Amino acid sequence: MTAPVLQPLLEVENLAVSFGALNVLEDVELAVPRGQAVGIVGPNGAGKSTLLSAISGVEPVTRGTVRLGGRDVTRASAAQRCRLGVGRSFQIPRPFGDLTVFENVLVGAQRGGGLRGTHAREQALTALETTGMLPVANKPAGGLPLLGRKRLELARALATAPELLLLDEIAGGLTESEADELVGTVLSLKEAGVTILWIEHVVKALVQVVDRLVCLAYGRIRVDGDPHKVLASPEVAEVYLGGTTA
Ligand SMILES: Nc1ncnc2c1ncn2[C@@H]1O[C@H](COP(=O)(O)OP(=O)(O)OP(=O)(O)O)[C@@H](O)[C@H]1O
Repeated sequence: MTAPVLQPLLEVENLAVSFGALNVLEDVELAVPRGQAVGIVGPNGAGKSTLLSAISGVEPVTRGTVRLGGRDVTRASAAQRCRLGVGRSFQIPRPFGDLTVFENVLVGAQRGGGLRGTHAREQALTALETTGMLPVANKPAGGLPLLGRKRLELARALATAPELLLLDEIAGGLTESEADELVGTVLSLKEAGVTILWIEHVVKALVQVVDRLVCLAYGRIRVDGDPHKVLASPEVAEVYLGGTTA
């Protein structure tokens, strides 16, 4: 008897995204099994954030397919995908500065996650607890330092109760100990079974979490596999021209 083949949570097939004449992504193929954490590295402008946008429904695709749990969501809106379990943090956190930290996360639970009443409040509080933001829940979001803004961005994504969490450079600009704190949080999410796709230039943070690393350059996936083997590969050295990986 053959073992059943598990359907990956995320499947990206033959994906292309163009902005006018600029082909940002071409022929991208990526399958992420449930519970796996996958890192994405690549030089500036490689198309990494655009890939997350195509998966989360923020950018329409020019060609190709995005499937979630076997369901074709290529034409689904970002809101629909969010309700199907896709949560996303953005590279530049833009909280509602006049709202409190709790209110910002509640908006994520209500508008993104489609939750109401007590359920939305409970989900928001859980997200704040997971990200260590409960002590500042009633503070205005506008006054948060960078680590606080990054944690809030993560909490807003978690407030939608994602099965697939897309993270865009959450460690950028932080000190090493601050980045380590965020790594601890992301590890706990992975241990809780959340599937993670994480773009990060801070490779040291990434390799503490991911099971697999993908290097994207010039809109195509160049290498995909064991993180340490990928980082040591000639393709990655070539992509980063100087031969360094971070
Ligand atoms: N909405 C858009 N309209 C036009 N061009 C865009 C748009 N979004 C991204 N681009 C362009 O697509 C290319 C890829 O951008 P993207 O942000 O995906 O790269 P990235 O790999 O995430 O880069 P970085 O590491 O610097 O964040 C860049 O040349 C960028 O200027």
